[in-house]
Amino acid sequence: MGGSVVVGDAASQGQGPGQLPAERTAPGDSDLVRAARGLPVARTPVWFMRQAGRSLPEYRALRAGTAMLAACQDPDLVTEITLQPVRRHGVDAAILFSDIVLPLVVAGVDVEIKPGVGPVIAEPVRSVADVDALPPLEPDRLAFLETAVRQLVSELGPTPLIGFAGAPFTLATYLIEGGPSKEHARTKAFMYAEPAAWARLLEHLSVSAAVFLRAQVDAGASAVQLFDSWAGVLSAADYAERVLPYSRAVFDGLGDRDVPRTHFGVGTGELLALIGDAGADMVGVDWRVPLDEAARRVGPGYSLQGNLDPAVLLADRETIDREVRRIVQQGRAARGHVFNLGHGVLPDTDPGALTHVVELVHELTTR
Ligand SMILES: Cc1c2[nH]c(c1CCC(=O)O)Cc1[nH]c(c(CCC(=O)O)c1C)Cc1[nH]c(c(CCC(=O)O)c1C)Cc1[nH]c(c(CCC(=O)O)c1C)C2
Repeated sequence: MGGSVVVGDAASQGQGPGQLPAERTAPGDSDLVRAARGLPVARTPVWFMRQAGRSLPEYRALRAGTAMLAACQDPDLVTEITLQPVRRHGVDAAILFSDIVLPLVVAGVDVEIKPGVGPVIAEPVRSVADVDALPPLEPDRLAFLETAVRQLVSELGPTPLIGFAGAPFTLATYLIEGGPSKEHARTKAFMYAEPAAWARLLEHLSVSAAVFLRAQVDAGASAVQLFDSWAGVLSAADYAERVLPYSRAVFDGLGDRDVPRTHFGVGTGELLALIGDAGADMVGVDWRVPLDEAARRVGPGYSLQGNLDPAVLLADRETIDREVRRIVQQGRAARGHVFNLGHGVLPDTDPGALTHVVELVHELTTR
């Protein structure tokens, strides 16, 4: 039955529906990790991109008076905010409360996250000299991150913690544009006009992403996700030649660390055959491509994560339930399926809708 099959020996051990087999107490043997590797699971695991923050009132209360990037560097705040959605929704994984620009900030780049806007770079990268002036990320500046991850792993028990980083291309869009953008035209212009500087920039960003991921895994994260959110603006040919090698370098930088690797981007329908090729175990898919079709495009060696349209959570329960059922069904075409949204939780989302989706996915997939 595709990826969502019962653990072979669970029934013979007499466990009831909804119960995890007794021996499954290590995060490294959780349903999330197993599904990402295409191994049998007790039920389809669920988590939500941007589950921490955004729609939770307890998050807004805790964050009041603390700037986003300061919060990301406070181990106790990071721990508490990361745990909030796990407690409230019963999701099958925590994702570290951080941001893709944090490695830049820690390295000393002048970045601010403006409320309602997103990351803004004081001095955008526009030349070879700007690329060469970027400070490297020194691993010894990540002690706060290691403390947060250790605290989290001890609080989370059997629930896995997902570590993450922004992929070189998506980070490059912020550095070059100076902030969020829709078309990423300056980024593409730089990529075409300055191929040598582009290569140096993406190389620099792949090294810092790998440093950032290694710190999280070495402190105890059980899985990693590389967010190349905006890669979907590229043609397959440009992606393959000018971006993919640097994302692959990030995964390669994990060496033999034994954690499953997820690679995600938005609007990547035309890139799906390439995205897994960067060294992923699981490919994250947005809502535009049904998971059975996505399974054909990525090929047999990958699990899939996704792909409920976050906007569906703003609709009525009947619509939500219909879409969840469809995605659970289509996800069976993949060797393993982790239920998620096709992109991050929208700020207006009713937290109750998220809890409901977790319960429904578990109910539909528990054998
Ligand atoms: C809560 C939050 C975050 N980042 C930002 C916020 C809002 C700021 C606030 O609350 O003040 C600014 C913040 N940071 C960013 C944006 C997007 C801006 C844009 O549209 O370009 C915003 C508003 C940049 C960013 N940041 C991130 C991505 C990749 C995922 C995606 O595509 O959504 C990207 C592109 C990753 C990210 N960012 C964050 C997480 C936390 C863990 C989680 O619950 O998932 C993660 C995984 C946390």
